[in-house]
Amino acid sequence: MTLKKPSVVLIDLDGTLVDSVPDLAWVTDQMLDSFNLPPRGETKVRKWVGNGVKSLVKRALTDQLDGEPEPDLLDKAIPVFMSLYEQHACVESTLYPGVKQGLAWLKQQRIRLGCVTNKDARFTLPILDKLGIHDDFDIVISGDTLPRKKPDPAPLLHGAEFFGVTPDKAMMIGDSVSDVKASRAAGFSIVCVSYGYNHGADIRTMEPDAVIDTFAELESLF
Ligand SMILES: O=C(O)COP(=O)(O)O
Ligand SMILES: [Mg+2]
Repeated sequence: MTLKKPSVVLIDLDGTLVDSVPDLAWVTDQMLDSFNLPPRGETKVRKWVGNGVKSLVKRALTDQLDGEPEPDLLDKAIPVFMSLYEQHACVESTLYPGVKQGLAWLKQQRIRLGCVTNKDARFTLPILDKLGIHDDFDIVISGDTLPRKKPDPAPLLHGAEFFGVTPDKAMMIGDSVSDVKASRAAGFSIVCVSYGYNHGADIRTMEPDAVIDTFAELESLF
């Protein structure tokens, strides 16, 4: 399948650029342990990532995707998670295979790049730095940059405005239903990676414009 070449590409972080689950699962289980709750492990955490820290902590405390913990417990657990994750945001996290190559190719095509994640800036920036890809992005829009996160289109529209392009010239690359919904609502095209998190469901069911198995495949898309 070929797509119209965009002027701007905004790229999701967790499950798209970075396999962040090993660190998120470690932090989640340490946080649970401090409240005498049992560990949930990587397989469950992999299904719970993608809607920001508050959602992940709620899911971990209740052991359910749409669980609502006691408000008091949640209020105590969030700062514990934050402080653990601040110290342990990028110990085992890695770039997915092909990411470096794909970013280099996009830049060679003179496409401007931004990163759009639901992760708070205090975690996003050190991870991008440590993995050596911060300088590839002209703008980083984190989960707390604006009042609303993905699936709201606001972060994507903010990115398009920053680059001075209309949404029809912009593309998002992501891994989850939130990325597809935000892109559709913003009028961006959307390419998804097949290997990401997406709460354990196949992203093809959301009918993105294209699905790639690695960033190296971007070269054959447009
Ligand atoms: O859930 C998060 O904290 C971030 O997830 P995202 O990078 O896939 O938007
Ligand atoms: Mg993601």
